[in-house]
Amino acid sequence: MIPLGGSRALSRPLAALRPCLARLAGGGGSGGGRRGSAFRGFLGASSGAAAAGLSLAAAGAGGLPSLAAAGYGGSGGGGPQPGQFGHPDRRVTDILLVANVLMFGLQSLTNNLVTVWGVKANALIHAGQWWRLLTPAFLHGGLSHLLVNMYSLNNLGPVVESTAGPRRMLVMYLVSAVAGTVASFYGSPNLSLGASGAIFGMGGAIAMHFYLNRDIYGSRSDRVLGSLWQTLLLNLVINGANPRIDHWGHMGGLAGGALAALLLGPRWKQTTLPTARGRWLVDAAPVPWLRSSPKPLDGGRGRLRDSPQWRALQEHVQAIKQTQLKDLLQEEARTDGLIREAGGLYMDFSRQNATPDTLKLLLELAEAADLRGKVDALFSGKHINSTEDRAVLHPALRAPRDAVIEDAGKNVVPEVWAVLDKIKAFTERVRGGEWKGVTGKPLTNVVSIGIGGSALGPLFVHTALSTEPEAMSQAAGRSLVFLANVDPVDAVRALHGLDAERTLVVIVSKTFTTAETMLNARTVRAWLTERLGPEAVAKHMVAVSTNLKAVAEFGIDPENAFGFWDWVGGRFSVSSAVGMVPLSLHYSFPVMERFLQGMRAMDDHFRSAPLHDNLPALLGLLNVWNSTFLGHSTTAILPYQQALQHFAPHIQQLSMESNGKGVAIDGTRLPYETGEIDFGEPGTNGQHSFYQLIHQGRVIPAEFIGVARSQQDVYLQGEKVSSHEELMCNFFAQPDALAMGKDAATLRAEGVPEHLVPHKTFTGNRPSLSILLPELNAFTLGQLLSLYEHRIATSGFVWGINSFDQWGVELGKVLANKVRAKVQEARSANCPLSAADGFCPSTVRLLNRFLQQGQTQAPAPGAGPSFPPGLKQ
Ligand SMILES: O=P(O)(O)OC[C@H]1O[C@H](O)[C@H](O)[C@@H](O)[C@@H]1O
Repeated sequence: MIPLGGSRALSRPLAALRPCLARLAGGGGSGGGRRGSAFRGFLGASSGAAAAGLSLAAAGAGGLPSLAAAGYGGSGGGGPQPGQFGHPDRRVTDILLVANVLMFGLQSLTNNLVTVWGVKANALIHAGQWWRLLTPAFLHGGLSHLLVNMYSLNNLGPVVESTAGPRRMLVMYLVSAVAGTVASFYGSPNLSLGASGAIFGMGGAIAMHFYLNRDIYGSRSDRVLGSLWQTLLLNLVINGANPRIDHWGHMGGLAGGALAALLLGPRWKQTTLPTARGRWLVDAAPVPWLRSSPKPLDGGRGRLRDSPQWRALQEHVQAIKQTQLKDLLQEEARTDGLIREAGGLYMDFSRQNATPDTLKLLLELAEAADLRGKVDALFSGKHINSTEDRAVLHPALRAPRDAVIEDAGKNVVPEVWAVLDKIKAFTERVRGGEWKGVTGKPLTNVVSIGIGGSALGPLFVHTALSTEPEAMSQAAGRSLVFLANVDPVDAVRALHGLDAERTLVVIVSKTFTTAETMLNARTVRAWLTERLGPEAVAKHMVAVSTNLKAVAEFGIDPENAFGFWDWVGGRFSVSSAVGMVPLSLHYSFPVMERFLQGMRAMDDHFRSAPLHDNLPALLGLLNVWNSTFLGHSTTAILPYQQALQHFAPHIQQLSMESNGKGVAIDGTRLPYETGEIDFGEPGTNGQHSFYQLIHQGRVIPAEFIGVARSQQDVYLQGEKVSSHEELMCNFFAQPDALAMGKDAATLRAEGVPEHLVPHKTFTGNRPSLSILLPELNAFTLGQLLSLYEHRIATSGFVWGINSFDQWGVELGKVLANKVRAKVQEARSANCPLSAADGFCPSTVRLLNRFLQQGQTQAPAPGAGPSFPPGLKQ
């Protein structure tokens, strides 16, 4: 709002108004009384319209995400865009824009009679002309005044409309308009007019909405509120001292809009409904009059598929299908646009079936799926593992000592470091020979018992560092083996030839109930005690678990146990005591601390780098692109580095257990496939095995991982290149072979016989990406692992699934319990199973055949364990 005056066009009608005002104010002529003089003072002032308008362009148009974009409202997930005049989701805004413009036309046509009739004039309001509390909001003092206000309304109106709905938005707008005039009425004697009080009200309503619903929006709320504060401050700085602006009107409007939003809502609460599946958002606004109906809380999954961003990518698939990598790869600018680097990791995804447009569309999809908000929710300890009501805080495992990361209001970092300090002290005592076995010998062999997440990650890291010079020297004279499978053959493999007197056993199990791990733990305990007596447990067995009670029940002193927390998923637990205890025993704590630092560096990058340059986010988005849009269900992980031999099996669990889901996070069935089938082998071994299929059979996006400097290199006299260079030549050749292919014409030109041409043709156009590390050491290994952890989380966030639970592994376990009971029953009764045992005919036959052919005998009561020959030495 601006005080009225200055405008020459208005001076005549205003002059006509003056005596009337003066009379009502109790003054005489043109100057009596406070209001009369103030009025006179403003007649000479300029309208100042341009300065008075509220410009929230950054926050309103680009910066403010709409609820629709978050999947909570509007149509189709994209939300009305401020520029889209005529869009059905911003009808009220458009009506208000038109109304203001029409009123301005009327002001001009009537030579400002309309202005005189409607302007805020305190004396006339006192005299009973109450319409003047509303009408000033539809009048303007000049064209620039109108334009600035309409620009602001065009930015903010659609945001309020998409979050609150059209009717509520209209009410809020009118309430703000009146609140602005009322404040001006009490605070300022001047005549004033303009829509900016109402528009400030829109800002207040947005701020209140995002403040009240910050649980739902997460960090998005903080961004919106921050943006609004900035705009408001900017406005105060620019216009604060400007006497031609009706600050009372602005502040009144702001407060009116905020109050209206507080009372009218929407105020979303998460809940379940008796009549529907999944979780819902219910509007609990204090004034029920305009409440919204409940909305499914799915973060936009189902609707994400119907969103313009999703549709744009679907349409884009057709465009991409017209392209060939052999052509695309000739484009220098495209190549530049599809290469990124962070922390020394170089990532080239120019061999994806993608263009910079694909990238742009994928980033828009990420925005629509609120990827940034979900990443922030992960790092800030929100319980995003909703089916288990747990935070997902594995980044806290490698956070610096002074970081603050909270779960349920409690900083978890001190606990993390308490355990790390304990690991450091313990592993140094063992490695230094201070902690001895029961026979007084130092413990130089470690057996780590665990399965799944409690084995695969540590095994991968162990192998990766076993040839790295520093780690290798730290591990001199020591051994580390992993025992995962309940297959007794695995126990023999792990224990055969080990000297029990020098062996330390680490039982690693998050739950300490996993059947395989616990049987292996009992087996190894029997193996130890048989050789060293029952007192061996105290000196030769330690545990890593979240279940310290079960650890104590097993017979391990809790002092010798290393805890972690339910906010660490098993497959994300390498950087907890799960990996840190066995690996620090083997490689020393300082080496493993560098591994944690590498992970932290990539965590920081993931959290802070813009998505456009964010390596894990880009990898995750490309997975979604390949798997969901292009329909490639498999990913090949191909490290050209033997030390990464166990990388693919670890990623297999990390990815497939996380993202192999059939329902969205709210339990609704997904309308698209998620997850990917991961497999891989180090190059060049894989080339002589399954590469045939990826070159000429199915299309399988491949991820090549290479290392510039080898951990160990050999360069023989007379060889053209070193052995590592030989390896890396293949790393560079294979992606081009997949992308470029070889056509029939080339083959014929080479003189290939016609009947072999089809067999020797390579179609090409097969996607891959290449990651190049400077070298493979503890730090870069940490970076690589964190890159993949976050890439997998990114895909899951975009797919809208819970990547952090694993209900799919339960059914088989339950059935195995039943089989176990029946096998025992049948063996002790010496009687075959039948249909009455509750199995299908196929299983009955299989089990009976197994019982008949198997030679297992239960040990006699009181007899020792029945160890196979492999465990007898
Ligand atoms: O660490 P534990 O509790 O023994 O669990 C070991 C593994 O078993 C489960 O079945 C899960 O599928 C894995 O995610 C987990 O890592």
